[in-house]
Amino acid sequence: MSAPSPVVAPSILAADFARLAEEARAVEDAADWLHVDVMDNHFVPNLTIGLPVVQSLRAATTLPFDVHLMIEDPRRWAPGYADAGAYNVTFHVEASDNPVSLAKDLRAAGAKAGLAVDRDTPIEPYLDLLPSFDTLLIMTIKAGFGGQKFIPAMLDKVAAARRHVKAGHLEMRIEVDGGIGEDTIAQAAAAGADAFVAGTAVYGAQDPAEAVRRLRGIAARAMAEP
Ligand SMILES: O=C(CO)[C@@H](O)[C@H](O)COP(=O)(O)O
Ligand SMILES: [Fe+2]
Repeated sequence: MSAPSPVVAPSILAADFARLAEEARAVEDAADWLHVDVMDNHFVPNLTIGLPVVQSLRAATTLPFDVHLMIEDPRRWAPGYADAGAYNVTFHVEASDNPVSLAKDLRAAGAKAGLAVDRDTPIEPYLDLLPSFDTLLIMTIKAGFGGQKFIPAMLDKVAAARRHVKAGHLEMRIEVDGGIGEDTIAQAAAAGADAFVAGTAVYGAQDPAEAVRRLRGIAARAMAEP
């Protein structure tokens, strides 16, 4: 069976927030998803955008939204993002007391459900939850800020998740987020990731669309290797 094609999701955290619509459209023809980081200054010590901005931005681009909620009390807010038309809504396992129930609600609201695992959280206790989810987001930095350095040790979690997904014949994406660029994406793909968030590497580039294409090319080659 041939390897699935990689998903590349530029993170608008690294874009110009005064021109979000334009910045989203700049990658529209090249990207698979648009990654939207929602932070509440409680779960992480940073504050970004919330539901009203996501609702407005939804009308500005055709790209599927990959919403990454770095917030406390995701049960209160996550379904609103599904109702706003997000393709995938990811919340953190560290912030949720009943992740499976929230995943069900997100799916019922028409979105894919994503589970995120931060830098200091082991993956093993949560592997059995994966059948309830469509995406697993493994942080390759500490959640909260863009522009941080990729942590190679996180790839052990990616590999463990990939083994579990393979053994269970689960249909889901394993996504990595943080410090992904031309120098790190191949390692992440080789470890078993098949969806790649990139903020600085895309919006810090002269030509963001070209940066996305290059990242996808590198990931696809690494994923195709036996
Ligand atoms: O969730 C986060 C940060 O917490 C990310 O999505 C960052 O936006 C990734 O940015 P880069 O590390 O690619 O600059
Ligand atoms: Fe993110």
